[in-house]
Amino acid sequence: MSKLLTIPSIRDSIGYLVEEGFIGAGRISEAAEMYRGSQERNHAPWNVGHGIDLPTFQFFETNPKRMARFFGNMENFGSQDAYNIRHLVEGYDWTGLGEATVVDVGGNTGHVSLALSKKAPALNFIVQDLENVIMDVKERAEGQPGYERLRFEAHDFFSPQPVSGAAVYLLRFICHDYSDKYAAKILQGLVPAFRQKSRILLFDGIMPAPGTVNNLAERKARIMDMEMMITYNAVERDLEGWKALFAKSDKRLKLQSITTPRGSAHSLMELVLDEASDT
Ligand SMILES: C[S@@+](CC[C@H](N)C(=O)[O-])C[C@H]1O[C@@H](n2cnc3c(N)ncnc32)[C@H](O)[C@@H]1O
Repeated sequence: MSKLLTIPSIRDSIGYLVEEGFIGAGRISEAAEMYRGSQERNHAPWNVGHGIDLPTFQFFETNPKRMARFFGNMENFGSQDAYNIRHLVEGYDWTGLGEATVVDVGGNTGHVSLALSKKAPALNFIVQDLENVIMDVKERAEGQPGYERLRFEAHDFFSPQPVSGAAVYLLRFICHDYSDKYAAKILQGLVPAFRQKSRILLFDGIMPAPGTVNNLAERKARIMDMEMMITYNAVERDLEGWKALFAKSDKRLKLQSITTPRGSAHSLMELVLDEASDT
């Protein structure tokens, strides 16, 4: 164990789990009583445990060390096969998009876009994230090989999408961090930017019905669900939950396809705008 702790991303994961998650985990009942039925981002057990009134990500933005630890945790997560980005790279016909733009919404360091750009050299990528994240990432990416086709842009995904007409608005590991109220805001911000052939690609977990997958996969999915509830007052959705979110966001959003790459904890959900259903 002490050897593992010398690996920075593992140290970050353990620190994140113990010092962020565990402190909220002991306050679940209290939060449920205080904020019964609330969808607010700052009504999580994490807020009660830490005595912090800001939503978790907003707090991390003011605290670079804890933000960096969260990112290290994400990096460690990605090293598990079920969360490896190869599932996304290989799970969609990226080259079939031709010369087009992909907007990586909440794209963090751009690591997903970077992997996709190697697979589909004709695509251009715009990686959006919070201002502080983008400032830091830009500095580190400058001059690094492979980053030429990535443009970094500060954008708050709760406001309208500034890039219109992209072929793909990609959201990997984003909507599960939010209750329906806020996840719908994110999707609603994207729809006005749609042009012909635009689509949203969500890469997120679809909660399996109890007993329908092997024990390990089920345990992982339910732990993730608990983590979303404790730290973000959010939820892992089953298919019905996702469909309800899409309908709440915009009646014209049509779930065109769902793909679950073999061995992946995430599924790819492709959403297009069905103008015919504008009621
Ligand atoms: C769970 S991480 C996912 C990162 C990336 N998509 C991936 O798959 O590795 C969530 C990301 O959303 C970003 N984020 C949080 N709130 C945001 C906001 N309001 N606008 C834009 N990005 C935000 C975080 O900084 C973080 O990079």
